[in-house]
Amino acid sequence: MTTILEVQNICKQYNRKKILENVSFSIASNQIIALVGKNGSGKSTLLKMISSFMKPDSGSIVKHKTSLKVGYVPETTPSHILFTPQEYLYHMGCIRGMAKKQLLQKIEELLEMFQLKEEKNTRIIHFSKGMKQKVMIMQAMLEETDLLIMDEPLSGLDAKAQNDFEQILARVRSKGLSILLTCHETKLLENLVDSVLLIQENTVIQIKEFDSSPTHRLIFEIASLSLLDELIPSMDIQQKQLLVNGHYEIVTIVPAKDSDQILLKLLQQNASIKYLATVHHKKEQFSSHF
Ligand SMILES: Nc1ncnc2c1ncn2[C@@H]1O[C@H](COP(=O)(O)OP(=O)(O)OP(=O)(O)O)[C@@H](O)[C@H]1O
Repeated sequence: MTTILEVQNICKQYNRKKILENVSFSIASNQIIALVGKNGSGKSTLLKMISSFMKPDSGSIVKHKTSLKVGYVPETTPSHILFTPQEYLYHMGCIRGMAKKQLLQKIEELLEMFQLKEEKNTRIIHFSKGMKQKVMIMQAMLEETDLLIMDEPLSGLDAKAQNDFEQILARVRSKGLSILLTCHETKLLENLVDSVLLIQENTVIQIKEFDSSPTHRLIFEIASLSLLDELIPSMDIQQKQLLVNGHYEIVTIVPAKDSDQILLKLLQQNASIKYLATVHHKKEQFSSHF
């Protein structure tokens, strides 16, 4: 994973009221990140700064490539858009100075991707909330986009629209984009999100990071901890227990791709393997948090 954007020590106040203080984190390519926190904790403020609609009082937002393109999807959709999606997107593209041919081609691509081809001539005013939201995401993706910022994209969506939205997010990520969104619905988090950032006491802490690569839980018994020195860098040791026989029982998580090599080395150190199974990351880790 490559870092595409870094938030470095950002501070922000409104009327001398401290909202964010020394906020730092990074966004990697092809990741969905959820930003959570209480009402009024500063989520929208942070999204606006990353989208360059607002400046921090201090600190910086560093883009790791100069051409990094951030698309912003607002929380509310204008309620009375008299255009069809085709007309609206064309209009938005023209405002941004896109070439006509390229714009029309992109609109076709997006209508296909968001399954709105049949409705391309229906006025947006007649759309459901979920469909309006699709159009808002499409406008943010008109130009080549690396990072999509979405403020409360699930608010007001019914269960079916939420489910459709999950599929849209997965489709957007499969095109190589990263997504930073604010949300309250843990159901969505559980299914899709790679990383969760929490705003608490004016700062941001990372409460979960999911490595999508498969891992194994491995439990083994070994005579001495010093025999593990060479293996420790490739292990996430979760528990060590001294047994009555003077040996240690170790519970660890290891990358699945390294399992065979680790097992071989453990057997060479006369370790006894007690358990090995695949870890189903997302559900397992989330259940302990939400
Ligand atoms: N332009 C502004 N001027 C003064 N205060 C503001 C301004 N914008 C936001 N605030 C205040 O800053 C705090 C953070 O607001 P923000 O909208 O970023 O929070 P949030 O976490 O997105 O909230 P919510 O979950 O309710 O949408 C709130 O107390 C809000 O009232």
